[in-house]
Amino acid sequence: MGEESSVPPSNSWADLDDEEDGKVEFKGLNPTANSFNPSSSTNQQQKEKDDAPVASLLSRISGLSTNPNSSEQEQVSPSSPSAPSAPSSSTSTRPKPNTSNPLFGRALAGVKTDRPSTSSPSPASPNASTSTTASGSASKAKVELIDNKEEKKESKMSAFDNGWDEPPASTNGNGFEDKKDGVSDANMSEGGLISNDFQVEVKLADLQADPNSALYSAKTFEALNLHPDLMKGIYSVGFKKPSKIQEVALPLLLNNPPKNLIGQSQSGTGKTAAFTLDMLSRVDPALLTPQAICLAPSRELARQIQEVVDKIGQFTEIKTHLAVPGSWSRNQRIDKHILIGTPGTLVDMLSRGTRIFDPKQIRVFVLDEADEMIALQGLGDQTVRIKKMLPVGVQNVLFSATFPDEVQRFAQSFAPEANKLFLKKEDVTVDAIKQLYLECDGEDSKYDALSALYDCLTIGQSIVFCRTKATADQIANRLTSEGHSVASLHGDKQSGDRDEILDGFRNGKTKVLITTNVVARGIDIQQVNMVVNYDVPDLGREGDFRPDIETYIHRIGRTGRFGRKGCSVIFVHDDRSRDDVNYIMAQLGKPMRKINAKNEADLEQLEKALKFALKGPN
Ligand SMILES: Nc1ncnc2c1ncn2[C@@H]1O[C@H](COP(=O)(O)OP(=O)(O)OP(=O)(O)O)[C@@H](O)[C@H]1O
Repeated sequence: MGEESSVPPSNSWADLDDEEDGKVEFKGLNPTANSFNPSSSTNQQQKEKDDAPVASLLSRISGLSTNPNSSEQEQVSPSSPSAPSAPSSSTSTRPKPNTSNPLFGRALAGVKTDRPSTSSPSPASPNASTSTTASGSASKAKVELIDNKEEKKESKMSAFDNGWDEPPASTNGNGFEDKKDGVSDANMSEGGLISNDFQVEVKLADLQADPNSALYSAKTFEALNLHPDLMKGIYSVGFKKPSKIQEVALPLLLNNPPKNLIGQSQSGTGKTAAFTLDMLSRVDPALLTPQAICLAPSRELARQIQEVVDKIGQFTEIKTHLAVPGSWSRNQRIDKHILIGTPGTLVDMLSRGTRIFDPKQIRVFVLDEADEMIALQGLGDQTVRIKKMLPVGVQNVLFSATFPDEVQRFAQSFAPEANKLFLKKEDVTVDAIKQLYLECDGEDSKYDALSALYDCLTIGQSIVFCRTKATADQIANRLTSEGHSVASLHGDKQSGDRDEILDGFRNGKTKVLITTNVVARGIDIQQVNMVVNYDVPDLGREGDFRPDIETYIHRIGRTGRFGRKGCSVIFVHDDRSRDDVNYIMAQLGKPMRKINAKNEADLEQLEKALKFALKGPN
């Protein structure tokens, strides 16, 4: 405690490199990383088409809804959580969410309907607190819940030309607003993308430190004093300036002595590059052994992270090893600097003592999708086992777009005395992702609706999320037998096939991916402009099948990446799923617009919206 305020974010190679005979001696990407001394740390006592003819769409989708009232809805105030539902006609065996549960009520009470606009960082309150908000303007959240009583109301899709039910804010024709909700041109990032319009609450571990200090914000990559070879890497991937989370997280991550960090930022805002630059700055290339471990919940995400680290580090001597099933032969010694993988494989490696690598050499331990990686059920046990084998002074770095309250608490004991960057609840989802729900008459008509939407799905690229592997396969097989081109991906596929399927989708060979939660998190494919929640994500038996808000946020976050627009559609087919969608809306404080599959105007708007999204920033 106390050291950050007096230690400037020295960082790196500039101070370290000794130029001798015109030669730069490469000792490591961060000076103090080389003098790493685990026992010196005080913070470690404890221990992620084109024009699709709407007419044909309509003809294929017609007959979808047999409910005479299905195109209608009633507006219910979010402050009426217990708005009466019609008696459930659902045949689902899942228990209904308990809307009288205090959690439900609390969430609704927490929904903000009006937030003050703050287009610049809030001023420091001298000596008062080390918690502050880093920039962003507020958006208004108005939630119209779906009413199972189905009282009549006109369809709400608008006739604005961009399909987003909002007047185009700019006349520049690029599909991105110049000004909206107080966001000024100054907030536009280069290339015309919408800037990250959200607030990050910064809580520094050092209670005396001033989070508004310039030391804790880097408006340029140059200001970070990164090694020139890393700067070359950053430029080569086309990054011009740090994103909001990078701006705030990087100075904290690179500061010395290393401090733990728990960082939350919306999907698609650049968390990967933040921890990548930290790892690349802290390993010593001369030491041929793993010095940083990055864990992710899926092989697909681990592969993607490895690609990012390799690209940004391409001008350095630093090498990476992918630690996922099939990428390592037993007893093979690892002499690469950074290990990126899934927990099972890491546990396997570490269970062989120091024969594979010496865990005591690890300086940085990164958990991407950290809330999932430390969750009590699932991967948490393995992650904790790995952490216990690492040296006391390791820098723990936890990133995710979501940190539910209970996981936040555990995260703080996992990464003690961490600097923390948290989002306000209403800022967790990306505003540029338009959230819709589609009324279907029953479980069976969901497939008909999806099939009818196929042309829309292929305007750009789409991911369809299902609850089970079996559903994903069934849908994919049916669509394929009807002549549509889709791929399915889930955990029962062979590793090699999984890699091939995702690569095919990534390079645009496949336009529609039918999948499970295996790619719900982290996967970054910028062309994805539509996400379909064929099934409402739920918490499974252990969670009483309640809607899984975090998974919903991550699923829809596969679109609308880094300022792009996107669209998500969730299928609603019975009272239960209507309740679930109401719950999601209430929790997120964000409205979802209804699409009536039988309403031509709605479908036209959806199509327009998707085409508009596809135009991208240009
Ligand atoms: N500073 C930057 N300038 C331009 N593009 C960037 C910058 N930082 C990241 N990106 C791009 O933004 C996209 C999203 O980044 P990334 O995958 O790291 O998001 P994320 O925050 O980890 O999302 P998720 O929560 O879904 O995992 C990537 O395509 C990445 O290349």
